[in-house]
Amino acid sequence: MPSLDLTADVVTLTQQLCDIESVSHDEAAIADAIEAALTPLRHLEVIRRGNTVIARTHLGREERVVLAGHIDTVPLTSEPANLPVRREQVGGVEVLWGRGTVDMKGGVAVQLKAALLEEPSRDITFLFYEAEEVDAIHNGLQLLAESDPDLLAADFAVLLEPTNAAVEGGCKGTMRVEVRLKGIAAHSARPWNGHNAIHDAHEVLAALAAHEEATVHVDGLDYHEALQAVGITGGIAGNVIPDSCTVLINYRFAPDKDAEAALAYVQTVLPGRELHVRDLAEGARPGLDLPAAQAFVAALGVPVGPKEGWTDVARFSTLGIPAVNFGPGDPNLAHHDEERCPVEQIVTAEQAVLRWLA
Ligand SMILES: N[C@@H](CCC[C@H](NC(=O)CCC(=O)O)C(=O)O)C(=O)O
Repeated sequence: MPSLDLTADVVTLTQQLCDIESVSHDEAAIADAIEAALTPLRHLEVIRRGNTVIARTHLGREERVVLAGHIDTVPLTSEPANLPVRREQVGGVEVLWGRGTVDMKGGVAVQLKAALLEEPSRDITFLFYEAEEVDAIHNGLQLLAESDPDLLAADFAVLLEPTNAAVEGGCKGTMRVEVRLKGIAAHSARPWNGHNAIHDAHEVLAALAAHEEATVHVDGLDYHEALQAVGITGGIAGNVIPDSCTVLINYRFAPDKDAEAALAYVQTVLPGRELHVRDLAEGARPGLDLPAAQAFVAALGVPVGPKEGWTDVARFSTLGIPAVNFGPGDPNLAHHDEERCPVEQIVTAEQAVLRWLA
Protein backbone atom coordinates (compact mmCIF):
# COMPACT_ATOMS: atom_id res chain seq x y z
CA MET A 1 0.00 0.00 0.00
CA PRO A 2 1.47 3.42 -0.91
CA SER A 3 2.22 5.56 2.10
CA LEU A 4 2.60 9.25 2.87
CA ASP A 5 5.23 10.81 5.11
CA LEU A 6 3.65 13.84 6.77
CA THR A 7 7.01 14.84 8.23
CA ALA A 8 8.42 15.35 4.72
CA ASP A 9 8.48 18.90 3.36
CA VAL A 10 5.32 20.05 1.57
CA VAL A 11 6.83 19.70 -1.92
CA THR A 12 7.96 16.12 -1.31
CA LEU A 13 4.55 15.38 0.15
CA THR A 14 2.90 16.80 -2.98
CA GLN A 15 5.08 14.52 -5.08
CA GLN A 16 4.11 11.50 -2.96
CA LEU A 17 0.42 12.37 -3.35
CA CYS A 18 0.70 12.84 -7.12
CA ASP A 19 2.47 9.52 -7.56
CA ILE A 20 -0.54 7.73 -6.08
CA GLU A 21 -2.62 7.67 -9.24
CA SER A 22 -6.18 8.74 -8.41
CA VAL A 23 -8.20 9.46 -11.53
CA SER A 24 -11.85 10.04 -10.57
CA HIS A 25 -13.62 6.83 -9.41
CA ASP A 26 -10.25 5.26 -8.54
CA GLU A 27 -9.39 7.02 -5.27
CA ALA A 28 -9.27 4.06 -2.85
CA ALA A 29 -5.44 3.91 -2.67
CA ILE A 30 -4.95 7.61 -2.00
CA ALA A 31 -7.84 7.71 0.50
CA ASP A 32 -6.29 4.71 2.30
CA ALA A 33 -2.91 6.47 2.42
CA ILE A 34 -4.41 9.71 3.76
CA GLU A 35 -6.47 7.86 6.36
CA ALA A 36 -3.42 5.83 7.46
CA ALA A 37 -1.28 8.98 7.76
CA LEU A 38 -3.87 10.89 9.81
CA THR A 39 -5.14 8.16 12.12
CA PRO A 40 -2.07 8.18 14.45
CA LEU A 41 -2.52 11.93 15.10
CA ARG A 42 -4.17 11.93 18.51
CA HIS A 43 -5.54 15.48 18.26
CA LEU A 44 -7.72 14.46 15.29
CA GLU A 45 -10.93 12.46 14.97
CA VAL A 46 -10.68 10.61 11.65
CA ILE A 47 -13.78 9.41 9.81
CA ARG A 48 -14.09 7.60 6.47
CA ARG A 49 -17.07 7.67 4.11
CA GLY A 50 -16.47 5.84 0.83
CA ASN A 51 -13.24 7.31 -0.47
CA THR A 52 -13.69 10.57 1.41
CA VAL A 53 -11.63 11.12 4.56
CA ILE A 54 -12.69 13.60 7.22
CA ALA A 55 -10.45 14.67 10.11
CA ARG A 56 -11.50 17.12 12.84
CA THR A 57 -10.06 18.81 15.88
CA HIS A 58 -12.27 19.26 18.95
CA LEU A 59 -10.45 21.99 20.88
CA GLY A 60 -13.50 24.02 21.90
CA ARG A 61 -12.40 27.05 19.84
CA GLU A 62 -14.91 29.82 19.08
CA GLU A 63 -14.62 29.30 15.35
CA ARG A 64 -14.55 26.19 13.15
CA VAL A 65 -13.06 26.35 9.67
CA VAL A 66 -13.09 23.78 6.89
CA LEU A 67 -10.00 23.11 4.77
CA ALA A 68 -11.24 21.08 1.81
CA GLY A 69 -9.61 19.50 -1.20
CA HIS A 70 -10.52 16.80 -3.68
CA ILE A 71 -8.18 13.85 -4.08
CA ASP A 72 -9.13 12.84 -7.63
CA THR A 73 -7.58 14.05 -10.87
CA VAL A 74 -8.61 14.18 -14.49
CA PRO A 75 -7.27 11.29 -16.64
CA LEU A 76 -3.56 10.89 -17.34
CA THR A 77 -1.92 11.57 -20.68
CA SER A 78 0.43 9.09 -22.31
CA GLU A 79 2.26 11.50 -24.63
CA PRO A 80 3.81 13.11 -22.65
CA ALA A 81 3.37 10.69 -19.71
CA ASN A 82 2.42 12.90 -16.78
CA LEU A 83 3.03 10.35 -13.99
CA PRO A 84 5.25 9.82 -12.10
CA VAL A 85 5.76 13.53 -11.48
CA ARG A 86 9.18 15.04 -12.00
CA ARG A 87 10.98 17.80 -10.15
CA GLU A 88 12.74 19.86 -12.80
CA GLN A 89 13.66 23.31 -14.11
CA VAL A 90 11.30 24.96 -16.61
CA GLY A 91 12.43 28.37 -17.83
CA GLY A 92 14.71 28.77 -14.83
CA VAL A 93 11.93 27.94 -12.36
CA GLU A 94 11.95 24.76 -10.28
CA VAL A 95 8.63 22.96 -10.79
CA LEU A 96 6.83 19.76 -9.97
CA TRP A 97 5.68 18.54 -13.37
CA GLY A 98 2.83 16.10 -13.87
CA ARG A 99 -0.81 15.22 -13.26
CA GLY A 100 -2.25 16.59 -10.05
CA THR A 101 0.56 19.05 -9.30
CA VAL A 102 -1.86 21.93 -9.95
CA ASP A 103 -5.30 20.37 -9.58
CA MET A 104 -4.93 19.84 -6.73
CA LYS A 105 -2.46 17.72 -4.81
CA GLY A 106 -0.32 20.73 -3.85
CA GLY A 107 -3.40 22.01 -2.00
CA VAL A 108 -3.99 18.58 -0.45
CA ALA A 109 -0.36 18.53 0.75
CA VAL A 110 -0.93 21.94 2.40
CA GLN A 111 -4.03 20.50 4.13
CA LEU A 112 -2.02 17.54 5.40
CA LYS A 113 0.75 19.76 6.76
CA ALA A 114 -1.88 21.89 8.53
CA ALA A 115 -3.34 18.70 10.03
CA LEU A 116 -0.11 18.33 12.03
CA LEU A 117 -0.90 21.50 14.01
CA GLU A 118 -1.86 20.34 17.50
CA GLU A 119 -2.96 23.76 18.78
CA PRO A 120 -4.47 25.69 15.85
CA SER A 121 -6.19 29.00 16.60
CA ARG A 122 -9.49 27.64 15.24
CA ASP A 123 -11.08 24.22 15.27
CA ILE A 124 -10.51 22.67 11.86
CA THR A 125 -12.41 20.15 9.77
CA PHE A 126 -10.23 18.68 7.03
CA LEU A 127 -12.13 17.22 4.08
CA PHE A 128 -10.25 15.05 1.56
CA TYR A 129 -12.94 14.04 -0.89
CA GLU A 130 -13.49 11.89 -3.93
CA ALA A 131 -14.90 12.44 -7.42
CA GLU A 132 -14.93 16.21 -7.83
CA GLU A 133 -13.82 16.23 -11.46
CA VAL A 134 -16.85 14.34 -12.73
CA ASP A 135 -20.65 14.65 -12.88
CA ALA A 136 -22.00 16.29 -9.72
CA ILE A 137 -23.90 13.17 -8.55
CA HIS A 138 -20.58 11.46 -7.72
CA ASN A 139 -19.00 14.37 -5.81
CA GLY A 140 -17.77 13.22 -2.36
CA LEU A 141 -18.93 16.41 -0.65
CA GLN A 142 -22.35 16.06 -2.24
CA LEU A 143 -22.55 12.52 -0.82
CA LEU A 144 -21.35 13.75 2.57
CA ALA A 145 -23.91 16.56 2.58
CA GLU A 146 -26.58 13.89 2.09
CA SER A 147 -25.27 11.30 4.59
CA ASP A 148 -23.64 13.42 7.34
CA PRO A 149 -24.46 17.12 6.87
CA ASP A 150 -23.09 17.92 10.35
CA LEU A 151 -19.58 17.07 9.10
CA LEU A 152 -19.71 20.10 6.81
CA ALA A 153 -20.73 22.53 9.56
CA ALA A 154 -18.30 25.47 9.86
CA ASP A 155 -18.05 29.24 10.10
CA PHE A 156 -15.80 29.54 7.07
CA ALA A 157 -14.37 27.24 4.39
CA VAL A 158 -11.22 27.35 2.30
CA LEU A 159 -11.06 25.22 -0.84
CA LEU A 160 -7.39 24.53 -1.56
CA GLU A 161 -8.02 24.65 -5.31
CA PRO A 162 -5.33 26.16 -7.55
CA THR A 163 -5.32 29.96 -7.45
CA ASN A 164 -1.65 30.87 -7.95
CA ALA A 165 -1.62 31.42 -4.16
CA ALA A 166 -4.05 34.34 -4.49
CA VAL A 167 -7.66 34.31 -3.32
CA GLU A 168 -10.22 33.46 -6.01
CA GLY A 169 -13.80 34.33 -5.12
CA GLY A 170 -16.95 32.41 -6.02
CA CYS A 171 -17.00 30.23 -9.12
CA LYS A 172 -18.79 29.92 -12.42
CA GLY A 173 -21.59 27.41 -12.81
CA THR A 174 -21.26 24.47 -15.18
CA MET A 175 -23.95 22.75 -17.20
CA ARG A 176 -23.64 19.94 -19.74
CA VAL A 177 -26.44 19.63 -22.25
CA GLU A 178 -26.95 17.25 -25.12
CA VAL A 179 -28.49 18.04 -28.50
CA ARG A 180 -29.75 14.74 -29.94
CA LEU A 181 -30.12 14.73 -33.73
CA LYS A 182 -32.22 12.10 -35.47
CA GLY A 183 -31.73 10.72 -38.99
CA ILE A 184 -32.64 7.62 -40.98
CA ALA A 185 -30.26 4.68 -41.31
CA ALA A 186 -29.45 3.36 -44.78
CA HIS A 187 -26.64 1.72 -46.75
CA SER A 188 -23.87 4.29 -47.26
CA ALA A 189 -23.70 3.24 -50.94
CA ARG A 190 -27.31 4.44 -51.29
CA PRO A 191 -27.53 7.45 -48.92
CA TRP A 192 -30.62 8.75 -50.72
CA ASN A 193 -32.59 6.09 -48.83
CA GLY A 194 -31.66 7.65 -45.47
CA HIS A 195 -30.89 10.89 -43.69
CA ASN A 196 -27.46 11.59 -42.20
CA ALA A 197 -27.77 12.78 -38.57
CA ILE A 198 -24.03 13.58 -38.29
CA HIS A 199 -24.31 16.00 -41.23
CA ASP A 200 -27.05 17.84 -39.33
CA ALA A 201 -24.63 18.53 -36.47
CA HIS A 202 -22.93 21.22 -38.57
CA GLU A 203 -25.77 23.68 -37.84
CA VAL A 204 -25.36 23.20 -34.09
CA LEU A 205 -21.57 23.48 -34.33
CA ALA A 206 -21.78 26.58 -36.54
CA ALA A 207 -24.06 28.31 -34.02
CA LEU A 208 -21.64 27.49 -31.19
CA ALA A 209 -18.59 28.59 -33.17
CA ALA A 210 -20.25 31.90 -34.10
CA HIS A 211 -21.44 32.59 -30.56
CA GLU A 212 -19.58 35.37 -28.73
CA GLU A 213 -18.82 34.46 -25.14
CA ALA A 214 -19.66 37.14 -22.60
CA THR A 215 -17.65 38.58 -19.73
CA VAL A 216 -19.96 39.23 -16.78
CA HIS A 217 -19.14 41.58 -13.93
CA VAL A 218 -20.40 40.16 -10.60
CA ASP A 219 -19.80 41.95 -7.30
CA GLY A 220 -16.53 43.47 -8.47
CA LEU A 221 -15.08 40.48 -10.35
CA ASP A 222 -15.14 39.58 -14.07
CA TYR A 223 -16.21 36.04 -14.96
CA HIS A 224 -15.58 34.86 -18.54
CA GLU A 225 -18.41 32.68 -19.78
CA ALA A 226 -17.78 29.78 -22.17
CA LEU A 227 -20.14 27.78 -24.38
CA GLN A 228 -18.30 24.97 -26.09
CA ALA A 229 -18.98 21.64 -27.79
CA VAL A 230 -17.02 19.08 -25.76
CA GLY A 231 -18.12 15.83 -27.39
CA ILE A 232 -19.83 14.36 -30.43
CA THR A 233 -21.02 10.80 -30.92
CA GLY A 234 -22.81 8.98 -33.71
CA GLY A 235 -22.53 6.23 -36.26
CA ILE A 236 -22.66 2.46 -35.85
CA ALA A 237 -20.56 1.20 -38.78
CA GLY A 238 -18.40 2.40 -41.62
CA ASN A 239 -21.04 1.54 -44.21
CA VAL A 240 -24.22 2.78 -42.50
CA ILE A 241 -25.69 6.28 -42.75
CA PRO A 242 -25.94 7.33 -39.07
CA ASP A 243 -29.48 7.68 -37.76
CA SER A 244 -28.41 9.55 -34.62
CA CYS A 245 -25.80 12.03 -33.51
CA THR A 246 -25.39 13.65 -30.10
CA VAL A 247 -23.51 16.89 -29.56
CA LEU A 248 -22.42 17.42 -25.95
CA ILE A 249 -22.13 21.05 -24.93
CA ASN A 250 -20.59 22.54 -21.78
CA TYR A 251 -21.82 25.97 -20.67
CA ARG A 252 -19.75 27.76 -18.01
CA PHE A 253 -21.97 30.54 -16.74
CA ALA A 254 -21.29 33.55 -14.52
CA PRO A 255 -22.60 33.31 -10.95
CA ASP A 256 -25.27 35.95 -11.54
CA LYS A 257 -27.26 33.20 -13.31
CA ASP A 258 -29.07 30.25 -11.76
CA ALA A 259 -29.62 26.98 -13.60
CA GLU A 260 -32.89 28.11 -15.17
CA ALA A 261 -31.36 31.31 -16.55
CA ALA A 262 -28.35 29.36 -17.83
CA LEU A 263 -30.52 26.87 -19.70
CA ALA A 264 -32.67 29.68 -21.11
CA TYR A 265 -29.51 31.34 -22.39
CA VAL A 266 -28.29 28.19 -24.20
CA GLN A 267 -31.73 27.95 -25.77
CA THR A 268 -31.32 31.45 -27.24
CA VAL A 269 -28.11 30.30 -28.95
CA LEU A 270 -29.78 27.11 -30.24
CA PRO A 271 -33.39 28.17 -30.89
CA GLY A 272 -35.84 25.34 -31.51
CA ARG A 273 -33.41 22.63 -30.39
CA GLU A 274 -34.48 20.25 -27.64
CA LEU A 275 -31.83 20.47 -24.89
CA HIS A 276 -31.25 17.54 -22.53
CA VAL A 277 -29.46 18.53 -19.30
CA ARG A 278 -26.94 15.82 -18.38
CA ASP A 279 -25.12 17.48 -15.51
CA LEU A 280 -25.48 20.71 -13.66
CA ALA A 281 -23.75 22.57 -10.84
CA GLU A 282 -24.64 26.19 -10.15
CA GLY A 283 -21.87 28.67 -9.40
CA ALA A 284 -21.34 30.96 -6.42
CA ARG A 285 -21.10 34.73 -6.14
CA PRO A 286 -17.70 35.90 -4.84
CA GLY A 287 -18.90 36.69 -1.31
CA LEU A 288 -15.69 38.62 -0.63
CA ASP A 289 -17.67 41.29 1.24
CA LEU A 290 -18.52 38.75 3.99
CA PRO A 291 -16.54 39.40 7.21
CA ALA A 292 -15.00 35.91 7.33
CA ALA A 293 -13.74 36.19 3.75
CA GLN A 294 -12.48 39.73 4.32
CA ALA A 295 -10.59 38.60 7.41
CA PHE A 296 -8.98 35.75 5.47
CA VAL A 297 -7.90 38.02 2.60
CA ALA A 298 -6.54 40.59 5.07
CA ALA A 299 -4.67 37.94 7.08
CA LEU A 300 -3.00 36.53 3.97
CA GLY A 301 -2.45 39.89 2.26
CA VAL A 302 -2.82 38.41 -1.23
CA PRO A 303 -4.60 39.71 -4.37
CA VAL A 304 -8.15 38.57 -5.22
CA GLY A 305 -9.66 37.48 -8.52
CA PRO A 306 -12.51 35.34 -9.92
CA LYS A 307 -12.55 31.51 -9.95
CA GLU A 308 -13.26 30.55 -13.54
CA GLY A 309 -13.57 26.80 -12.91
CA TRP A 310 -16.33 25.25 -10.81
CA THR A 311 -15.42 24.42 -7.21
CA ASP A 312 -17.17 23.32 -4.04
CA VAL A 313 -17.18 26.95 -2.87
CA ALA A 314 -20.61 26.73 -4.50
CA ARG A 315 -21.69 23.98 -2.12
CA PHE A 316 -20.60 25.91 0.96
CA SER A 317 -22.29 29.07 -0.33
CA THR A 318 -25.53 27.11 -0.71
CA LEU A 319 -25.12 25.92 2.88
CA GLY A 320 -24.71 29.56 3.98
CA ILE A 321 -21.02 29.05 4.85
CA PRO A 322 -18.70 31.77 3.49
CA ALA A 323 -16.01 30.15 1.37
CA VAL A 324 -13.05 31.09 -0.82
CA ASN A 325 -10.54 29.34 -3.06
CA PHE A 326 -6.87 29.54 -2.11
CA GLY A 327 -4.10 27.16 -3.15
CA PRO A 328 -0.89 26.62 -5.07
CA GLY A 329 -0.76 26.19 -8.85
CA ASP A 330 -1.75 28.20 -11.89
CA PRO A 331 -5.38 27.35 -12.77
CA ASN A 332 -4.51 27.97 -16.44
CA LEU A 333 -2.42 24.79 -16.25
CA ALA A 334 -5.15 22.69 -14.57
CA HIS A 335 -6.19 19.71 -16.78
CA HIS A 336 -3.36 20.68 -19.17
CA ASP A 337 -0.94 18.13 -20.66
CA GLU A 338 1.86 20.39 -19.37
CA GLU A 339 0.40 20.60 -15.82
CA ARG A 340 3.18 21.80 -13.49
CA CYS A 341 3.53 23.89 -10.36
CA PRO A 342 6.45 26.01 -9.12
CA VAL A 343 7.70 24.37 -5.93
CA GLU A 344 8.11 27.77 -4.32
CA GLN A 345 4.38 28.41 -4.67
CA ILE A 346 3.49 25.24 -2.77
CA VAL A 347 5.75 26.42 0.08
CA THR A 348 4.25 29.94 -0.03
CA ALA A 349 0.72 28.55 0.20
CA GLU A 350 1.68 26.27 3.08
CA GLN A 351 3.29 29.15 4.99
CA ALA A 352 0.24 31.40 4.46
CA VAL A 353 -2.19 28.76 5.72
CA LEU A 354 -0.01 27.87 8.73
CA ARG A 355 0.36 31.60 9.59
CA TRP A 356 -3.41 32.02 9.44
CA LEU A 357 -4.01 29.02 11.69
CA ALA A 358 -1.21 29.79 14.14
N1 LIG B 1 -19.33 18.58 -11.63
C1 LIG B 1 -18.42 19.50 -12.31
C2 LIG B 1 -17.13 19.54 -11.59
C3 LIG B 1 -16.02 20.21 -12.35
C4 LIG B 1 -14.91 20.67 -11.49
C5 LIG B 1 -13.73 21.29 -12.19
N2 LIG B 1 -13.09 22.21 -11.30
C6 LIG B 1 -11.85 22.69 -11.54
O1 LIG B 1 -11.19 22.32 -12.48
C7 LIG B 1 -11.30 23.72 -10.56
C8 LIG B 1 -9.97 24.27 -10.92
C9 LIG B 1 -10.05 25.53 -11.73
O2 LIG B 1 -10.39 25.46 -12.90
O3 LIG B 1 -9.83 26.60 -11.25
C10 LIG B 1 -14.17 22.04 -13.44
O4 LIG B 1 -14.45 23.25 -13.40
O5 LIG B 1 -14.22 21.40 -14.51
C11 LIG B 1 -18.21 19.02 -13.73
O6 LIG B 1 -18.12 17.82 -13.94
O7 LIG B 1 -18.15 19.84 -14.62
